[in-house]
Amino acid sequence: MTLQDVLAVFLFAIAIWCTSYIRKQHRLPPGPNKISLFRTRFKAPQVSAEKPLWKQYAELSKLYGPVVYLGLGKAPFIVINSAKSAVDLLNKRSRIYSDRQMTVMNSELTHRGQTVFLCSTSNPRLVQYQKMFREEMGVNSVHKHCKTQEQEAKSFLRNILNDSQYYVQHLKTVAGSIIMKVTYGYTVEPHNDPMIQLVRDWLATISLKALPGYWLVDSYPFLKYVPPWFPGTEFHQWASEQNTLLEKMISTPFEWTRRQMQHTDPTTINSFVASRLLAKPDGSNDAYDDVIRYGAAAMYVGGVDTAVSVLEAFILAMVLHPEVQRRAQEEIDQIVGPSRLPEIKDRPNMPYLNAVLTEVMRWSPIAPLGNTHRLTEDDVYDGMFIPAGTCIIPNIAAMLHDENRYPEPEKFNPERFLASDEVEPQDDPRIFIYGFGRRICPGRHFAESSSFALASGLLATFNILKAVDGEGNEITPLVQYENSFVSHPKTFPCRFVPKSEAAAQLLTD
Ligand code: HEM
Repeated sequence: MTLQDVLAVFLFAIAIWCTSYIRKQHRLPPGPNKISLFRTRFKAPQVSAEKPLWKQYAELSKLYGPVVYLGLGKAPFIVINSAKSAVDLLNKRSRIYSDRQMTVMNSELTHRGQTVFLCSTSNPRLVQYQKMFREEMGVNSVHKHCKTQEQEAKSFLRNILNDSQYYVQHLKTVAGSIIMKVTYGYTVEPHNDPMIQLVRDWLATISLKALPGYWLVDSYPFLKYVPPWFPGTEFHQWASEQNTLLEKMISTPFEWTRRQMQHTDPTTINSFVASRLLAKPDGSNDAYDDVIRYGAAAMYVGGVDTAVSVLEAFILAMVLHPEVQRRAQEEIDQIVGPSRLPEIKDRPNMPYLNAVLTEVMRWSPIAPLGNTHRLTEDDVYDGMFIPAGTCIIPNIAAMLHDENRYPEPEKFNPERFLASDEVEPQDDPRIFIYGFGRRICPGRHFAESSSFALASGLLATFNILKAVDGEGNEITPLVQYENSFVSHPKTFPCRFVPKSEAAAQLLTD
């Protein structure tokens, strides 16, 4: 044995000793001994139908503090319920808190691990995705999409004018149209669009079965070698369906754009996929196309449901708070005047409408539990030991309803974000709404301008009112949400009445 070998063994022993010393000195974060809240079939927390999961997690915080440990099997989970802890860990220590949980199902049996949302920090592709998104939707480039967002918003308003009963359907159509146009240059068909259907088919499979740890094979990896014909191996079938649907969703619109580029002057096709393909370096291989294909699909998956959720919550807030609606309409009338629709460039001149949209996203959290992060190295925080491999669930909704930060959190009150002589505005919730650290939502600037285009257009042209029943009584909607990953208010009826002849005329021009 050389001196170098001895030194290596010595350093290794010291490293082991240090780790076990740290473990002994610091305890794991506090948490319930037995998890009765969740059906722990394997190790992932499950969604309870009765109460939103974020509220259940927030209640745990009253007992255990802001960082709660859930000993749910081999991969421990912690839930972070306070903004301070989320910023301390997920933002300030982002280098080690930004991975995703790599399960056998995601990384070996399906290609889900290649999608942007589940891509590991150790996969070099993540950096390529992030660069691509920065170039396409970063703060300096996002304005190139404004025209598309405004045009599609106008079609949406026309649909509302013609048939407002199905406003949720119109919201889904416009959210899909904006993203498909920007991403692929593709114009969505008003009904039963085949490309949209492909995404819906795939999204329909994102149920509990997609949660890390749902399948036994995630806990016992050797099961992956059991042949598919063997009883009890439904996971093989699920994996194969996933791969088929994912491949169709990712490739079909991508190939459509590629075909368009062969038939048209490619430089006139103004879309994310076309511009990436045009910029393709000579000699690059299929891996380059793959980054574009998966990146493009992530724009749809990340951008459509969230946009629908914001607008549904906005409409609900307007129905419930006519005085807020009136004030925002007055601001729009003053800045824009009667002869045109609002444009995204008007946004900085409309502080009240901006405060309304900010409050919508605080009051009705869009992605209540964000996306789960994973810690890659042992860490100590506030005297607590957090082992490498821990999965971290940021309870964004709890942060947005923290009464110390946002007094009377259930109250819809845009004033909280407006400065006055007496009071400072409350914290901008965008520091948590879009997630954290290296994994912060790359579509956030795009989302802001889409929401503004749709919301300002609605208020410029319509009064959004309570529905009335057969006897002429107004129906006041309840503030209730579907219990899903992207949160949606439960569908409620309402009326969209054109503000004036002139306002309706703006939509027919
Ligand atoms: C109001 C609208 C939106 C909200 C509230 C929202 C929220 C979020 C949140 C909470 C995350 C998880 C971040 C984390 O892991 O910490 C996320 C990730 C992501 N979002 Fe958004 N998002 C919105 C709109 C969009 C749009 C319009 C796009 C694309 C056009 C988009 C694309 C993505 C992508 C690709 C990721 C994955 C990032 C990664 O894992 O590295 N999102 N978003």
